[in-house]
Amino acid sequence: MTAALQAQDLAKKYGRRWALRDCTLDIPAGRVVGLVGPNGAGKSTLLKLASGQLAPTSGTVTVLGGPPADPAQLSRIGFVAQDTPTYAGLTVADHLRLGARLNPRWDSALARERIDRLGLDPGRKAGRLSGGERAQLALTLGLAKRPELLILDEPVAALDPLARRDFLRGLMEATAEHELSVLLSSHLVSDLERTCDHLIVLTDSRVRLAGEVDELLATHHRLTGPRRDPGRLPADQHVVSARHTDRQSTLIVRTGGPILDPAWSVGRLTMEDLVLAYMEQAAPAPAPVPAARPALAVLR
Ligand SMILES: Nc1ncnc2c1ncn2[C@@H]1O[C@H](COP(=O)(O)OP(=O)(O)OP(=O)(O)O)[C@@H](O)[C@H]1O
Repeated sequence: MTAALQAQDLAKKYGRRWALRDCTLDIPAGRVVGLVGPNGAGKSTLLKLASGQLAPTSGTVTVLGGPPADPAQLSRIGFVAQDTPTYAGLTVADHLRLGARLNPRWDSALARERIDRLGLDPGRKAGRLSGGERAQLALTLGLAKRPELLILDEPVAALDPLARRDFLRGLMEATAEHELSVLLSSHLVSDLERTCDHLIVLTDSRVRLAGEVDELLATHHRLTGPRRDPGRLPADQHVVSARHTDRQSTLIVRTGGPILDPAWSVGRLTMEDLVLAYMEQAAPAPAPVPAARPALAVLR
């Protein structure tokens, strides 16, 4: 099966600053991929490279087996930009007509059916819609284009929890109904937790973690036990993060094998735990604790 997205040493520089570097990814088709990372991590840059809106500084990216900027590819890729932009002066119906005019694979029935189901008045101007309704209109335009890959850049960031849930539910239904790969960025791990089966964590312009969610959750563990030097763990246990008190260590480790040491109590991670562990790993180390107060030291 053709991959939805493949990147090899992909990098983008703005002036002297790298927005993305060393990005190597292989995402199978048919997945809902969550791209998560803090502000300025490089998420939009990656999504723009994947949708052919930016050219790489170095490295390569292919989407659905070809270069994303290729005109033949563009009709296969849908892009819903940050702030889900629409034309304020055009009505909902105008947007659908425009979509039909601009997109060779436009699915009018799908667009009309979604607008009906959402209860959006076709005669209403987009500028008069609520943020949630506008986001749903933008999603409808993205879906009716009948892309094979739909890319959404923080589409729910401005929405309240109910509107977010409705938007993501609509996206999930559409993914189940049509053969669609989705690449979705968000700050909100809780949204991705409900939506995604593949995860990419991007911080400080680099990919820190990428893979199938089930596999990532099965191979990461929280170990809690008597204080221990993480450097003395078995070689196949890669320490992602470590916290220590005087007596106790709490480690997040990645390993394909079982944890056999009976001194550890082994806990499962949520997607949020996993994302935070990798984000924390990339964050600057906290200021050292003064030597006079070792009992309060929390080492990372
Ligand atoms: N057009 C541009 N010119 C110069 N620098 C840019 C440009 N676009 C982005 N950057 C810089 O590149 C880095 C990555 O930005 P990017 O927008 O990809 O991050 P992001 O993860 O999407 O952030 P956010 O969550 O805030 O939207 C940032 O340091 C940003 O300031």
